[in-house]
Amino acid sequence: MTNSLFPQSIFLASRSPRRRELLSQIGVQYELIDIEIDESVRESEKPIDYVNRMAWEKAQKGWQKLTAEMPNKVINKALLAADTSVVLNDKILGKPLNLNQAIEMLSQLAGNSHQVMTSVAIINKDWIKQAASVTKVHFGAMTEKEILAYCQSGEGADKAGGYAIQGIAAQHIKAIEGSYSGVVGLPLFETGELLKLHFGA
Ligand SMILES: Cc1cn([C@H]2C[C@H](O)[C@@H](COP(=O)(O)OP(=O)(O)OP(=O)(O)O)O2)c(=O)[nH]c1=O
Repeated sequence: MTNSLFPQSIFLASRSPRRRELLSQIGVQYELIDIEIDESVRESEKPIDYVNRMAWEKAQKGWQKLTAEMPNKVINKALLAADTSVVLNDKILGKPLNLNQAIEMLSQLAGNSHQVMTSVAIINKDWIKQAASVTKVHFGAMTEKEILAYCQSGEGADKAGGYAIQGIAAQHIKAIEGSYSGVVGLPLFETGELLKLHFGA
């Protein structure tokens, strides 16, 4: 379904299949652009500053690539990028690199509350703007058996914090306060607001 508020396609600088699905959900047509950035956290950088910087850098890098490769095509276009971090007690939990890390992460999240921060940035020829969404996620208590079973499913392997609310992990999530789409990787309210600014809708 297309959204008449957003009549032209945008560029999406993301390898995340979740972000593609979420953008399609609100009827935005997109073309993909592949970029690579250094995702290391700076010393004493706050999690919210980190996600904002990452989304900003992804957007800028994507725009640089577009303008270098196809200068005529970008005139009236916008490019969107986003970044998601799972934050427990002010500490960023990245993507688990192996089963042990996944178990360690989920053991910290189980029976606890944490935040999911997602920043979305949109850039066009005139401006770059961004918005962040912070959602509190409450996990129910989990037995060792449940933690192992979940981690062995492999579902959380490429996800911040090692879980996917849109998947099996939902079984262990008691409540959230904030944006569901933000937890999955693209807060659709904030995204819509930024897209309206670009399209003058
Ligand atoms: C917490 C959580 C994260 N995630 C995903 C969203 C993001 O894809 C990923 C966080 O990693 P990101 O580094 O934000 O994104 P990415 O590397 O997957 O994609 P790209 O940078 O190319 O846009 O975790 C879920 O799918 N479900 C969840 O419940």
